[in-house]
Parts: sequence; structure tokens; C-alpha cells
Amino acid sequence: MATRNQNRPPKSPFHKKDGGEEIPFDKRRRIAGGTRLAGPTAASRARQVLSAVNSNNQDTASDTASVAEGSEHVEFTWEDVDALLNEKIKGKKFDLKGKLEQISESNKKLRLCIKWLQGKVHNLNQEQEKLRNSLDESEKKCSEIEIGRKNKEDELNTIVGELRHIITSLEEKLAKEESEKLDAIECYNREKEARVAAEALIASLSQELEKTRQEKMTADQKVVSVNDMYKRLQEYNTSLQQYNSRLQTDLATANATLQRVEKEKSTIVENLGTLRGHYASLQDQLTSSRASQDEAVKQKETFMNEANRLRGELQQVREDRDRLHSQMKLLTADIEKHKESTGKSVAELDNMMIKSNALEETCASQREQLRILQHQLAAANEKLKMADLSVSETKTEYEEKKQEICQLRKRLADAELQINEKEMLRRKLHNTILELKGNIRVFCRVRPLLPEDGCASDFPVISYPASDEGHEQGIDLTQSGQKYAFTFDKVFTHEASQTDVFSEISELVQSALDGYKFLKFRILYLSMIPVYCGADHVCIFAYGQTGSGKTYTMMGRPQSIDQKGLIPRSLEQIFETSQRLSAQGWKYKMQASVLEIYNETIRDLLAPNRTSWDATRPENGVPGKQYAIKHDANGETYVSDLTIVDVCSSKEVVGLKIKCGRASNRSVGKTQMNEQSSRSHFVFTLRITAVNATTEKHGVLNLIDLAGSERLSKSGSTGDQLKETQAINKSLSCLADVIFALAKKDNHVPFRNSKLTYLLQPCLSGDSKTLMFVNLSPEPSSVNESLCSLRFAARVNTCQIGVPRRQTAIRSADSRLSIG
Ligand SMILES: Nc1ncnc2c1ncn2[C@@H]1O[C@H](COP(=O)(O)OP(=O)(O)OP(=O)(O)O)[C@@H](O)[C@H]1O
Repeated sequence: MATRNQNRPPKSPFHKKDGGEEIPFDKRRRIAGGTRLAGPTAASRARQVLSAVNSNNQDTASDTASVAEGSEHVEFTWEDVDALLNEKIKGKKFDLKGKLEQISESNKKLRLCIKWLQGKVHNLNQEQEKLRNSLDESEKKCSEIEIGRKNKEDELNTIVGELRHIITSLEEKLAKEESEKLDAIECYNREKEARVAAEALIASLSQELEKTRQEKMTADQKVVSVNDMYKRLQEYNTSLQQYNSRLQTDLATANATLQRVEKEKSTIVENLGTLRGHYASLQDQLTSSRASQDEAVKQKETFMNEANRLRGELQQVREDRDRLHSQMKLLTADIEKHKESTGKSVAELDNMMIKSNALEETCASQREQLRILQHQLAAANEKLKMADLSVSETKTEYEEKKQEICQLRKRLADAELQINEKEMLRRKLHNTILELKGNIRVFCRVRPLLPEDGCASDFPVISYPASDEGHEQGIDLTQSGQKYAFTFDKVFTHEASQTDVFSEISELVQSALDGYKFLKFRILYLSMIPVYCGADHVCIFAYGQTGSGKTYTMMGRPQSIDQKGLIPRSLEQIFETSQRLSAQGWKYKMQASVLEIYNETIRDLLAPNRTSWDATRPENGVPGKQYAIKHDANGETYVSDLTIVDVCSSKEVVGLKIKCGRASNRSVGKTQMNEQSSRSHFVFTLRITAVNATTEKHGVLNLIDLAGSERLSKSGSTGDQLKETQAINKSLSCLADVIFALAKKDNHVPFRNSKLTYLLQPCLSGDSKTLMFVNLSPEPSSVNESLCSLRFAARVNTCQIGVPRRQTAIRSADSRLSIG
């Protein structure tokens, strides 16, 4: 300890005082200066000085000491001791006496010095003892002080800690205050600036106020006129509303007209049939009368020939007769001459008479012949006359028939025109009805409970609201005691048959055949220029969990009359209608393609050999075809390298269905929820082109059976099936994203996120007509999946795709007139 060290005796008695304090050299000199070998006065003075020093410094040591040896008391300084020790014997070399004296003198001094030193040591020991005592005391005091100090230090530490804490909080406060101050300064500056700006603003505002006052005056005037305008607009709005209600009534009347038109059309078609029958019989009559006319003409010709021949013969006979007559005259004259002049013999005369008689007979027979011929000629003339008469009659009849045919043709053309007009009107009305129903519609179908589902529960999870009776639009789902109500365009209960379902969609299928967007022909410089207007897209797809009846709804059992699904029924309707319309001059071309999207890969289900559609499966080291979806400038969608087959009858399509049905090419697998589960999206596309003399129309019908929408946990899939299920879920969630983007009217619709949505882009945009079936399973274990499906479907039901034409029509007065 520092205090203790300070109180220890000095190690060298020559340099330090006993108190441990170093004595300055000049002070030592001063102490020793006057006392060198001094007498008792000097020594006592020195002692006094030392005691004074000791009393001052609590030091017991001194540089000087008093040595009492008998009466001789000598004081030494350390310089004296040094000088004594270093003292040399002086004098002459052989002055031994002098040297001895010097040595004894020095011995004396040394003895005195030793005594002085012993006294000094004694004093020092005493001093040391004292010092030790005082050291102990001091240590005691020191430890007390130390404890006190420690306590004090602890106290101080706590105080310091508190103070530090206070300082920190104060510093924080200070910093806060400073930042607040800075903020306040900044705020103040800003306010100052704002005030300046506000003042400037006030100035400009007051200017503006003045201006505004003036403007207000004009605005007031304007307000008056705007109020007038508003009133007029309100009136206009009321008229629009009236117009709208009129439109609604018109729609109702249009519906009635449509039905009437349909009826008229059927009567016209019937009339047309009878007219056609009449026309055919008239044609037959015309052909037979033409044949009889030809025959009569032929007969006339033969008669004419005959008459000519007879005339010739008659002429010949007349000429013969005349000749014979003249011969006879000549002969008679000759006979007379002969009789007169020569008087020939009687024999000669007889001979001549015989000759003359023969000639007369010939003449008579020729006369007879002539008479007969004349008779014949008269009869032939009569016949000819008759033939002429019948020819002219046939001619008139022919002319009449011709006129009748012309009239019939005109009537037929009128009837056809009427039919076309009515057909156009029907299509227009039909399309308007579809538009009013919405471009995207949602039908819900619940399948019946199957034997493999087990016994029916006492508390069914699916029910139909009583208030909905007859409307068939509501469905309730009960999950954990909570009821969720949904409404769709149509709800088919488990009792609905395939025919019931098809009767609801047949109109939509019809609209694909109608091809509302015609390939119009624009007349330009008297030539017809075709204008392509794109195809009408009709899309029907089935959505729902595995085993909910999607494939049953879309395909059903094609061989069974009652259980065949929408695809076979739609195709039958299309072919029947196209055949009926071909009698009206329409020519149809149908092209079918069938594909599936499996694990985000397109597969051509009509490809001649299986490996060609399986892009993942290389054949002889060459990978299979990569099918790419392409949209052209007209908004049409194509899949490169996809097999497209021309089909002319539903039989051919049945052949295709058998070829591509789930039994052969389509990817199916067994899941926990369906024995034969479709593991891919199945897309059947039929492109329809219809052409008549003036118009060409295009329609596209897409019939889609989506893969099951079950969750991974529910499907129980592992390995490859897990991959399949993940791919299915991804594409279905992309479909949901697209539909939600459309519902929100987002600028960007993520069609490209999956093959399915990219392929369906034309069906989900523009003015295509889309129908979604949400299929539900009635088992209680499927209630969660059913709720997910219903929620998705409800969201789809709120979507509006494309621009509804009805609204556009209302906006423009001209088009309004055209619609009204
Ligand atoms: N309305 C119905 N009437 C009678 N049976 C039906 C009906 N709907 C579905 N089924 C039957 O339910 C079973 C499952 O139906 P389906 O295969 O059509 O389901 P899915 O939804 O297509 O399943 P996945 O997505 O797994 O292919 C089939 O045996 C089918 O015959």
C-alpha cells in the first residue's frame, strides 16, 4: 500500500530521512553546514532542527545525531564520514611518527564516528519501532478508512450508477429535445416558408378570388343552364330507363317473336315442303307434257311427211291422170281421124277399143285411187289440223305450266328469303338471349349417391332451398353445422337425366353452328370481297373433384341412348341441323381434333401412333412431337402438328370417340377417390365452316373434361401420381387466376401461365360463350372439396367476359334503334 511504503524506513541512511521523505541536498548541507565537528550548542541546535522536522513530518530519523561519549560529543555528516574513510596518510616517507599520529588521530575519529553511527543505528531502531507502531496504527486507521472508503465507494458507485442512468436518460431527453428542437426549427422554417408561400398564395388567391367571383357569376349562369341540362338529362335518363324497360319488354316480345318465328318457320318449312311437292309434280307434269308435246310434234312431222307423200302421190296420180287423159284424148282423136280417113279394120278398132277401155279402167281406178288419196289427204289434213290444235294446246299448256313454274320458283325464292330472314332474326334473338344470360354461365350438377359411396347419411350435406322451388338455381351445402348458400344459372339435382342437362345447353351448341360472326361479303366495284370476322367460340367445360361426374356429364356412356353425355348429343344435334340446313343451300365442313394436356404436355389423341403424341417418350432416340399453341392475327387458336380429321357424320365422330376415349389413349389412373380417374384435361374441338351463295360462317365448339380438382392430401397420390396431381392443381389454379383476373377486370390476364389457359384464351376472352359445369359429389366425406368447388364456381359466376353488345347498343342512339 502506498501509505505503508511511505512510512517504511529508508534503505539507505545516507540519502533519506527516517520519515522516508527524501531530503533535498541543499537542506542537508544547511543542517550539517554549521555543525561540522561542532560543539554541543551546534548539536543541540541540530537536534532541535531535527525534532522540528520530525514533529512536522512525524519522522524520527535525522541526518545528524548527537553522540555522547563521556564528555566528548561529536557530530558527523555523511561527507565527514566519506572524507574520514577516504583520508590518506600525509607527510614524508620516513616520518613515521607524524604518520602514526595521523593514524591514531584518524583512529580516534573513526572510533567517534563508529560511536556516532552506533548511536544513530540505535536511534534509527527506536525510530523504526515507533514507526512500526505508528504504521500499525496507520494500517488500522487505513483499513478503517479503506472500509469507509469502500462503503463510500459503493455508495458513490450506486450514486454514480444512478447518476449515469440519469445522465443517459437526460442525454436521451436531450437528444430528443435536440431532435425535437431541430424538428421544431425545421418546422418553424417550413412554416416560415409556408407562411411566405401562404402570404403569396393569399395574394394570388385574393386575385384569384376576384377572378373566381367573376367566374362564379358566369358559373352561376352556367349552373342555371347546367340545371336545365340536368333536368333534360334526367328526362333523358328517364326516357333511357323507359327505353331500357321497353328493351326488356322488347326482349320478352322478341322471345315471343322468336317462338312465333320458329312456328312460322316450321309452317313455312312445311309449306315449302308442300310447295316443293307441288313443284315436283308440276315438274313431272311438265316433263310428261313436254314428252307428249314432243310426241305430238313427231306425230305432226310424220303426218306432215305422210301428207306430203300423199300430196306427192296425188300429184303423181293427177299427172298420170292428166297424161292418160291427154293420151286418151289423143287416142280418141286418132281413132276419129283414123275412122274418118282410113277406115281401118274392125279388129283394129276393137283392139283400140279394148285399149281405150283398159285406159278408161286405169283412169277409173286411178280416179278411185285419187279419190281415196284425196280422202286420205283430207283425213291427214284433218289429223294435221288436230295435231296442230293439240300442239298449240300443248304449247299453251306448256306456257301456262312455265308461268306456273316461274311463279312457284318466285314463291320458293320468297319463301327461302323469308326463311333466311327469319333464321337471321332467330339467330340474332338467340344471340341476344345468350348475351343477356351472360357470356360465361355456370351450371351446377350433383351426381347421385353410388353403391360404392356407402349408405346415405341421415343428414345430407347437399340440399336445395325450398324458396327456390321451380327455379332450380339454388344449392345449399352444410359443413360442420354451417350452411353455405350458392346460386347459379342452373342447378341439376342428382335426379337430373342426361337429356335434362342437354336440353339446357342445346341452344348454346346451336349458337356454335349458327356462327353469329359471318364472313361477310362487302360489295366493292360490283365484286364481292370477303371480310373475315373471326369464329364464334363456344366452350363447355366440366370442373369438379375426382369422381364427381365430370366425364359422365361430358361423355357419359356413348353407346347407351339414355346415358350418352353432352359431347355425343352435341355432335348429333350439329350433324342433324347441318343436314337440315343443307336443304336451304348451306354447305358444311366439320373438322375435329382431340387432345389432352397431361403434366403440362400436349398429347394428340388422334395421332396415328401413340409415341408421336408423347413428347416425353423418344422413339428410336428421336423425341416425339412438341405441340405448340399458337394464336393468329384473327384471334384463332391452333396447335401445331395436331391431327385434324374431316368428319361428315356423327358416326364418324363416334369412331373418333372410340379411338380417343378413356378406354384407349387418354391418361387415366386409380386414385383414392375414383377407380378410373382422368389424370389429364381432355379437349375435344369441332371447327364448323358453313358456306352459302353469299355468306360464310365459322364456329368453334370446345368440349372440355378437366382433370379432378382434389387436394393432394385427399387424393392419396405418391410418386408419379403425386407429380400428376401437382400438375393438375397448378393448371387449375392458373385457370382460377385467369378467371379472377377477368372478374377484377385486370389489365393483365395471366393466360400464358399454363397450357390449359393459353389454349382456352379465345374462349375466356372476347365475345365467346362459355359454360362451366361444376360437378359435385354428394358424399359427406367430400364436403370440403365440394365447398372449394362451389366457391370457385360462384366466383366464376360473377365474371363477365368481353364487352356485352347490349350495353354498347344502349350507349349509341343509332345502334339502339337498330337493336330496338
Ligand atoms: N349423374 C350420374 N348418374 C349416374 N352415375 C354417375 C353420375 N355422375 C357420375 N356417375 C358415376 O360416378 C362415377 C365417377 O364419375 P366420373 O368418372 O364421371 O367422375 P369424374 O369427375 O370424371 O372423375 P375424374 O376426375 O377422376 O375423372 C362413374 O362411375 C360414373 O358412372
